[in-house]
Amino acid sequence: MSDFPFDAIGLDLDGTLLDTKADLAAAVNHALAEGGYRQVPPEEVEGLIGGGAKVMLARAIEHQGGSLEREDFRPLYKTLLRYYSEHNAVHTAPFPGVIETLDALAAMDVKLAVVTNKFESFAAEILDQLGLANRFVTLIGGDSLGKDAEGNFRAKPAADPIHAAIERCAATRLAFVGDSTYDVMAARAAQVPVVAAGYGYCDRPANELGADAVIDRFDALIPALERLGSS
Ligand SMILES: O=C(O)COP(=O)(O)O
Ligand SMILES: [Mg+2]
Repeated sequence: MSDFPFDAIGLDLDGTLLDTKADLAAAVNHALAEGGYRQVPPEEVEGLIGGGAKVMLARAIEHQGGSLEREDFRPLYKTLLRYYSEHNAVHTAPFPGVIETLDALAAMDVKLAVVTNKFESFAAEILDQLGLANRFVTLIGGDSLGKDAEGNFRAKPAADPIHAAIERCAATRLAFVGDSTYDVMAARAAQVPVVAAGYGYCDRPANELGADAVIDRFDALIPALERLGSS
């Protein structure tokens, strides 16, 4: 029996497990071009990721003072989704240290759950294309749990997807790792320890996200969780 302090880990996808920035940038720029908007360089797209594709496009348009009228926005959003569905694993790859660390966690019988704000179908397809899908007990996407009474997806920053991960992993002690404010808020709302992926697409400096620990490479995750579990 391993003395690792957690029996399950919830993992964010974009900016934590996978470097998806280049493919997301291509998709958002494809939609921006159709709407006559300025292209956004990949370094800037980083700051738009974390709330799902719709939020990413809305932020890109807002940053250039564009209109968010529903009738203008909708076709561009559809263009983005169509483009991304066809080009979602062109440049996308795991961050350094991800495969080795997932192997080490699996060897300790730690259950792994992906909790992303991406649509479940996109996330599933990317994991499948990269040969990673079978490493996870479950995948909870931004649309997996349906909508709340106000019509918002039950996605991060809400606690719901973390609660679902705990349930689906039958976890007694789950920790979460993610790269954005939404990840930390969701983990806090679900009252689970949270590690910030400082190498990811953090929407503010990683040490200001409010996480319990910050890692600058994914392979620092296991020692960080060991320290957290013993504190
Ligand atoms: O695609 C996004 O904006 C968010 O995805 P993530 O929750 O996996 O970071
Ligand atoms: Mg992320």
